[in-house]
Amino acid sequence: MQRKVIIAGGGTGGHIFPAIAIANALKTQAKGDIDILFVGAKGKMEMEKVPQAGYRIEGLEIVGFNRSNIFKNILLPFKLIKSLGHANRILREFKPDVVVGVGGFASFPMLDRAQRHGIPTLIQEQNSFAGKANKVLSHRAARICTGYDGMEKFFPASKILVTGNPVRSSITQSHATRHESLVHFGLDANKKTVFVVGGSLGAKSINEAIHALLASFVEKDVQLIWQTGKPYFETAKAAAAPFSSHVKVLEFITNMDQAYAAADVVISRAGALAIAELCVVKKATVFVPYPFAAEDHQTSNAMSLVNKKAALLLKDNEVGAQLGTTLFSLLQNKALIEQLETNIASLANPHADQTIAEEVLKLVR
Ligand SMILES: CC(=O)N[C@H]1[C@@H](OP(=O)(O)OP(=O)(O)OC[C@H]2O[C@@H](n3ccc(=O)[nH]c3=O)[C@H](O)[C@@H]2O)O[C@H](CO)[C@@H](O)[C@@H]1O
Repeated sequence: MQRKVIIAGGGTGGHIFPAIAIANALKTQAKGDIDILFVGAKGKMEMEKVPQAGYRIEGLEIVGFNRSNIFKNILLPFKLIKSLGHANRILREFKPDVVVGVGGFASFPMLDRAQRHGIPTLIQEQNSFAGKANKVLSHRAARICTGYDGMEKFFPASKILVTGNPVRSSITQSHATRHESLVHFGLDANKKTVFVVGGSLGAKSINEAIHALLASFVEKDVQLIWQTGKPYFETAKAAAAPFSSHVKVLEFITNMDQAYAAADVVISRAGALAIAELCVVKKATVFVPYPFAAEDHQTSNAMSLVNKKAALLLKDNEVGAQLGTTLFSLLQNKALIEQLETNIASLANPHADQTIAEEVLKLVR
């Protein structure tokens, strides 16, 4: 009998790409005999990225709580009620055996309704600090697969399985070489290269710090692959034009495996998936956690590596003044790069997608 699974959530790449990794692993394990429906939030990134990965998606009309402008939350209760109704309709029509929540807007209404209808739910929590919605949902969830250990602080201990975060197979099974990837980006295969990535949406403070350092990259003969996110892309492109021999600017990178393969050193936000991927690809990294993520969870994510000497960290408010020194001295320090590479590699969980898929299939009655 064909199994039916809903995967709900999204909002940013850090929720969408683990969801796609789980879906792909489910398809492999069920040998194609599975029907998967994604549920996301209308207007968010998943409505584009999920169909690109070959899956169907339904969009709920749901928005997140706006922390910066409290008055923008007036419509929130109405949208929540509407999305709960929509979630009920999806359950009635699709009749899933299991509902998986990956966090982000659509996850809460979909899992809440599934739990009320007695449908088993599995939560995949990416961060080392649990969000409020997942804490509420955890009491009635059947299983909680976590990216980090120590999550008993937030969830019922008996339901937790520490799996690590599921990384897309295009990264875990990549054959991209450094040489071929540098050529792909139009760069010189003999020069040191830095990859800067500000998470799926880009990072303002990192972009501004890099912008100020552009001439230094040429001076030091170091190449740069600069992922800017949408808002900063045009500014960055114009600023980098005089340095185009050394600097490549991209708004969003689809083949992340090539960007990782090209890099000697990475500068990155500390989103949970960026971290999981950097462990798999074994890169010496300077993390700049986004300080306004809920409960400052990016700092907590990054510190779990820094404490194991597996990465360096710069605070967001230090990045403008210190990024240049930290980066260019790291590039000169071969021993430190090797130590960071060895230590970060030991934290990789390249089979998390398969382990989570097994857990999902166990819940099918
Ligand atoms: C601001 C904020 O609250 N961000 C959260 C969001 O981040 P965000 O979505 O930015 O973070 P992650 O770093 O976890 O994931 C980014 C994902 O997008 C992919 N990618 C990124 C850039 C690009 O050009 N191309 C590309 O494919 C990466 O390979 C990765 O798979 O979700 C994460 C997982 O819950 C959280 O840890 C982050 O704190």
